[in-house]
Amino acid sequence: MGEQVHDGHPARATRLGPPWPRGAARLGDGDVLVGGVSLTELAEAYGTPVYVLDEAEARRRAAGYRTALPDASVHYAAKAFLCTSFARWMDQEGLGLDVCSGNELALALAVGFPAARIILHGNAKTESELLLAVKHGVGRVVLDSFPEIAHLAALADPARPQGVYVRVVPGVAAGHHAAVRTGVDDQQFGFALEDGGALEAVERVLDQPHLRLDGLHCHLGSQITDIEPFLTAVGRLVGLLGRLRERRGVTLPELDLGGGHGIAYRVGDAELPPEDFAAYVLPRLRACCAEAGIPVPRLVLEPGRAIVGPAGVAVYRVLSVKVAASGRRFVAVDGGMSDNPRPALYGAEYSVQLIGRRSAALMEPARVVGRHCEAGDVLVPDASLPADVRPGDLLAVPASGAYQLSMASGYNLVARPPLVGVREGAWKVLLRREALSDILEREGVGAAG
Ligand SMILES: Cc1ncc(COP(=O)(O)O)c(C=O)c1O
Ligand SMILES: N[C@@H](CCCC[NH3+])C(=O)O
Repeated sequence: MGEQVHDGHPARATRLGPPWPRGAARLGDGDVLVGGVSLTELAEAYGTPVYVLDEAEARRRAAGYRTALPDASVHYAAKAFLCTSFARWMDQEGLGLDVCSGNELALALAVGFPAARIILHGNAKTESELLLAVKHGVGRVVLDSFPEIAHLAALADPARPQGVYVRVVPGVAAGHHAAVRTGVDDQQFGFALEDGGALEAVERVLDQPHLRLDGLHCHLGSQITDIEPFLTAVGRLVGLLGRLRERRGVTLPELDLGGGHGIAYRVGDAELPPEDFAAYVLPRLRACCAEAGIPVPRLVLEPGRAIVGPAGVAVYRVLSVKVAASGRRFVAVDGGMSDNPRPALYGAEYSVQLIGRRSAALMEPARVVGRHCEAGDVLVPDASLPADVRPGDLLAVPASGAYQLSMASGYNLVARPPLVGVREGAWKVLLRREALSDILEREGVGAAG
């Protein structure tokens, strides 16, 4: 781990609230500390763009779920971001893991993540992914199609029935963009309640002796800031549990409501904290179960963004500033849609700050754009930055921990950025920057010079 004693001006330090990680502070010289480490120093040491991950913030958020919901089973959704260190942190915090590919599963197993606490998802799992899950004793496989029920049953070990959930589409629309709303019909995930598909799937699973049906699952969508859709989903899923009890006399012990809990990307944005699940979802679950005359299943949750999103900060360097004929000021940085495709994909909104120096200039509108060869490579369309922002300046984007590095691409062969973990004034490179040799190696070609 690198270490640092920062000699800024603590007396003039200002605490930064959400969307920054807890404890982040702006020093008198304009530098920002995250996890007690200077972002400017990390940018100097590792180049830009550089992603910074505050370990304490991620652990605090994971632990927050356990405290708010001590009887629930909480599985971190690895799709939001995964590396071996992060898998270890989640294990140490007592969370399970939700994975949705063979490689996510293999990475978790490689660091000894207990297979029994892993849930495998996917609307199109390969045979080798199912086999890997069965072989290592993955706790639950979430069944997503009729052929998969028979397929997994055939692969399962007769001596050790495979735990499964059936993914149900409850007909609830929620989430920040149509592309992430999976709780409604006419998308590729799960079995609909509406046309009886979910009931049929459950019946088929119950007829498979090598599968053990542990519960129902649903995932409504992502970046949901309102608890109401979850309450509606609880009512509908408990309705199905009640019918199952009547028809087949079965009682399912678990109910997985997926993830999707929203976070703040800008000052003042709403969040959906775990305390809201304790305050509203648990009582609704109890009430619905009482009405249906069934025992209350254990609540299972799969938050991804809400754990890792606020723990990440992206730091870029300004490469050019230009005023277009339209009069708009474009501030171009050395990253863009290759490390953060969310604005281009979903119109996602972020905040951005000049760091590393103080500016007395007036704040003026600016469009922060990336370096890729398309006009849609916009990171923050309507930012406000000092009028004197210039090439060489550093810009920081908080709330960058989720669905950025995990969705990063190699567009324009721009190397994927490094990730530096910070904690209590010390830091460690968790992922190094992608090198040209990594790119050439895939072709079996050595790097020149
Ligand atoms: C099945 C499932 N579970 C959990 C998640 C995690 O979602 P989020 O990161 O929004 O909490 C997702 C992605 O939205 C998902 O598809
Ligand atoms: N990538 C999406 C979230 C997808 C969630 C996966 N089910 C986003 O950034 O909002």
